Amino acid sequence: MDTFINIRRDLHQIPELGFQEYKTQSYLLEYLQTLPQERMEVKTWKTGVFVKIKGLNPRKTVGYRADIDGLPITEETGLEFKSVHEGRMHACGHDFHMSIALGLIHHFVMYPVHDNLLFMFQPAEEGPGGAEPMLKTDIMKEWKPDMVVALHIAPEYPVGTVALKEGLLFANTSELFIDLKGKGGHAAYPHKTNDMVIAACSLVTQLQTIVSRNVDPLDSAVVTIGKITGGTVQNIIAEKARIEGTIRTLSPESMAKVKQRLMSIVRGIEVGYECEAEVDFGAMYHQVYNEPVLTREFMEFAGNMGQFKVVECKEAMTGEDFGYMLKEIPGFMFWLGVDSGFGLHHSRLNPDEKAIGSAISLLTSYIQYKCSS
Ligand SMILES: CC(=O)N[C@@H](CCC[C@H](N)C(=O)O)C(=O)O
Repeated sequence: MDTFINIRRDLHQIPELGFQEYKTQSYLLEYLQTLPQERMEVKTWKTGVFVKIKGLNPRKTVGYRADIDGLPITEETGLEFKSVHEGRMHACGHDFHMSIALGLIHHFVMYPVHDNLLFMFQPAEEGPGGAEPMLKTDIMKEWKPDMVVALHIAPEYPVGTVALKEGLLFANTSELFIDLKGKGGHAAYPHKTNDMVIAACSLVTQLQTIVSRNVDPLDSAVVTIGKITGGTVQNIIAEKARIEGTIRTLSPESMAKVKQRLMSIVRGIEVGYECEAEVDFGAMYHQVYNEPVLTREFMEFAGNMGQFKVVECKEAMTGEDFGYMLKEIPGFMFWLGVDSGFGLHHSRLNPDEKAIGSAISLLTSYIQYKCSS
């Protein structure tokens, strides 16, 4: 298993943002070249890679998806194999996801099962979303799997834990970008301006009332503003400000309601601060909804293996464009325990690499079970 830890470390050093995963794609293709080629077909799409392993006597195709992009974070782990790309980090475990998928490919090209396997190395999970366009490709139409599986690392669980549930696992998401334009001017003449720093501060505060006052307390939603920019220097009243965030809900219907309320608040800001506001909802991800029968079967299978603790978890407000794959193809996603003191999207995330071997062994057994009988 050292091979796949080393692969993870190599990939960890070269994180790239969505649809810019050129070095990552080359690395994956180079590794695939080292494997026996007889049963394997490889195709690329943008910066992603499809790998089909032909079964011995195929009746169906089992799909496995790994996302491949990194985040715009400056790594602070101090690891000897830390990112060599300034301001970029694999802080969401996609380096783990890829090395686990390569571990499975390595096994199944040598020990093929009855059915076909399709591995999808998907770009741009963190944004703007690669799953939905990948599903629309001719390659996908030709090789479309009958079921699909993916995992996501979970820093809060110990190694050896898998956590999932039937039905809704991850939220619906929508990015949020709001540009405000007013009238700037001299800091000493506020009465002659419409200050967009003030408008932005007021807007951010008012947006917090959507969750506290407009969403049913028994439902759940998140409106997070992760970035505010505005103005030029300390003694000029800002003509422009920009707010960037994300919305999370537990149903597509709640998403529509949250957006409707948000638009009313924005219109109020335009009137109140005599400015113009432009709202862009960016990329949206469909919820991750685990097909109940396959999910239950996997939970029992993993539990029966003996070395895994299976936790029936609650749904999370994280988003995943794997939700689009599950909308079209039955399957499930699960959390893989990696035991890190720092969470996802943190500059010190340091997952335990023992989880790589344990995931490869779990999924090898599960795929054998699904594809050999
Ligand atoms: C697992 C995970 O952390 N996924 C991301 C997906 C981001 C979607 C999009 N860019 C957004 O921010 O809405 C997450 O932040 O949950």
